Amino acid sequence: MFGNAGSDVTQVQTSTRVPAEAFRFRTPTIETPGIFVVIRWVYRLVRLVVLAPFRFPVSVGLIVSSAVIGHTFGALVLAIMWSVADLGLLVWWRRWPSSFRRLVALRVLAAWRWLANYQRHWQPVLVVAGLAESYQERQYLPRIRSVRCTDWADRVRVKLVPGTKPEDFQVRVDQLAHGFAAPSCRVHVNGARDVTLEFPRRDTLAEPLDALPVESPVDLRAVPMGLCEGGDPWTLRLHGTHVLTVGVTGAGKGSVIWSAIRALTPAVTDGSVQVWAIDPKRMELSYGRPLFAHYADSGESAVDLLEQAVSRMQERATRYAGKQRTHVPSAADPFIVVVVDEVAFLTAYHPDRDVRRRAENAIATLTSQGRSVGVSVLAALQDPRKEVMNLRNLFPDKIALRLDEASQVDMVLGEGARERGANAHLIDPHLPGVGFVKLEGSPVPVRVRAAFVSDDDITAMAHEGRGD
Ligand SMILES: Nc1ncnc2c1ncn2[C@@H]1O[C@H](COP(=O)(O)OP(=O)(O)OP(=O)(O)O)[C@@H](O)[C@H]1O
Repeated sequence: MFGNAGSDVTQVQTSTRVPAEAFRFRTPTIETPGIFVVIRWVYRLVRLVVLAPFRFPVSVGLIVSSAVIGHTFGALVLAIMWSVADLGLLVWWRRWPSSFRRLVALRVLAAWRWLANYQRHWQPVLVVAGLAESYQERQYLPRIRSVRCTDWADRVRVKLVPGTKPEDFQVRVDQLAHGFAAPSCRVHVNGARDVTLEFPRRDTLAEPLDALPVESPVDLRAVPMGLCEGGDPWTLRLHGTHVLTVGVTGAGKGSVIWSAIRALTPAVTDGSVQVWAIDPKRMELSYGRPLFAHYADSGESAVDLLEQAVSRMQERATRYAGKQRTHVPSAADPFIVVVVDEVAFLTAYHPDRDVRRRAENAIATLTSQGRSVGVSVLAALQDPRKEVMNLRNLFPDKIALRLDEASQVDMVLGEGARERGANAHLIDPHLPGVGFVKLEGSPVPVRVRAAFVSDDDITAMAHEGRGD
């Protein structure tokens, strides 16, 4: 049984000395006496029971009152009371669905999501993602303060472990999104040691948006463009800034440009705004030609247009010098928006070096000096790399539609944008017009969708802009 003459296995006598065997030091294991384990469990149970009425007042109230009624009046009375309550909820849901949703459905959903998703997976996800801290062999986890549900997302408010920072979460949004089975995750900082993790449950931007109604008078600091993921309108500032929209071919740059032009139509009609358009592809902007004060579709004419805008800008600057510090749009001094579709055609792809140089100089002059005298540039670009467009930093506001590579996200939206959840390289190709922007006052990029302005809409706008 033990010996096997034919076997290849070498049997080593236990008494044989193993040469050069290394010493191994093991940390001594001291087993916790069972009584301490039991005490800890009892303590946890008591704490849960004592804190439950404060943490879940409605649920605890319902359970306790049901038990009291059932015990005092019997099961039949309890069943009748519950049926009446259910009927009341049904009537509430049918008659006042939005208040029912806000006050009942979303709260119940939040409790369920807290229990079934976040509380259940919190420790493993955070430990594996590297968000648990260890100190003197104890593990410290950030704590869930609350879970709230909106129509489209779960908002998990978290108390950070002292000594950690919100960026620790921001750089792990991918792990958190996958860990809690959400399509994405964004981190909002509320205050000291207080962050909110936003996990979308569905894509509110999945359906295309029709062209938005045109508002008059036009607010040049908040031009309606489309919708933010959270349901708020997406507005874009045009006066006093320059905007660069970047996206691969078919990403929907046209819808961004046309949504902006559409919103300007009443001001174009009354003469307080002029749109100067450069359309190298001759497909995108030519449809709305009557709306434009100037239009160019070749390299030379585009450069002439840009240099004319520079002269107009400089003339204004000379006139304003010492008298006026800001521009107020009027028919005499209209706000000029220079729209450039595929700006790289002028700055990188045009075969004539002189055209490229002049275009680059003119765009650099307009973007660096035009803000305060009422000249803005709204440009579209496919490839954001420096070799193609080294002027992108002169555009204070940028929009990242679908991009080719992850590395391009930070090129467009600034360092750290991708870490904060702006996954523009992962935008579904079937969602043109979807992109990420940074709104004023917040470093967290917001997912948006531009409204789609159809050819018919453009024709109608062109009639209106011409005053037909
Ligand atoms: N906001 C939008 N909503 C729905 N569909 C859109 C939207 N924007 C664009 N599309 C659709 O996607 C197609 C491509 O859009 P668009 O031409 O604007 O892309 P682009 O980024 O300008 O591409 P290119 O650089 O090749 O011109 C359009 O023909 C249109 O059908």
